[in-house]
Amino acid sequence: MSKTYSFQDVAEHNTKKDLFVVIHEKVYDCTKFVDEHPGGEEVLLDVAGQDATEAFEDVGHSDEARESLAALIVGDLKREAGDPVPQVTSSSVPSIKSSPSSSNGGFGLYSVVAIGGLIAYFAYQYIQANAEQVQAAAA
Ligand code: HEM
Repeated sequence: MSKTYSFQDVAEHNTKKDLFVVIHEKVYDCTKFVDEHPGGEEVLLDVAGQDATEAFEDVGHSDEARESLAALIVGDLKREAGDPVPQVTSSSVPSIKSSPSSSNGGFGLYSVVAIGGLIAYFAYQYIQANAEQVQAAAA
């Protein structure tokens, strides 16, 4: 029977010489693997003693990488209330950004043109008035 770890148990194994991670509710001992990891030791140290599901999935590991997980498994995670929960879907699924409706976009464009036109008109008036003053002074 495989051992069951609480999140607290896993959190204690958070150094390079004793490195556990949680991926999909399973606990893996990566202590011996950390030096062999093709993605480098730094990324594993970043998630040492934590839930690495999101980080693991974000990389898009190959089937081969998933198979090598089997050799590292030490038990199951027993989640308790208050434990952090991985949010795998949030980062792998791009968020749908609402695009401005065509009427809004159109209105925005018209206002820019209208305001630009007004500014140009007043600037022209101002320059004309100045030019008249200069002429009047010169006369
Ligand atoms: C603990 C179990 C893990 C195993 C067994 C594992 C295994 C592997 C393997 C075999 C590769 C080579 C490429 C592939 O086959 O996909 C790889 C690459 C990589 N891994 Fe992991 N990995 C693990 C965890 C992690 C975690 C938690 C992260 C991120 C925090 C990570 C980040 C990376 C990165 C950045 C690469 C390099 C990808 C590239 O250069 O294209 N790995 N890993």
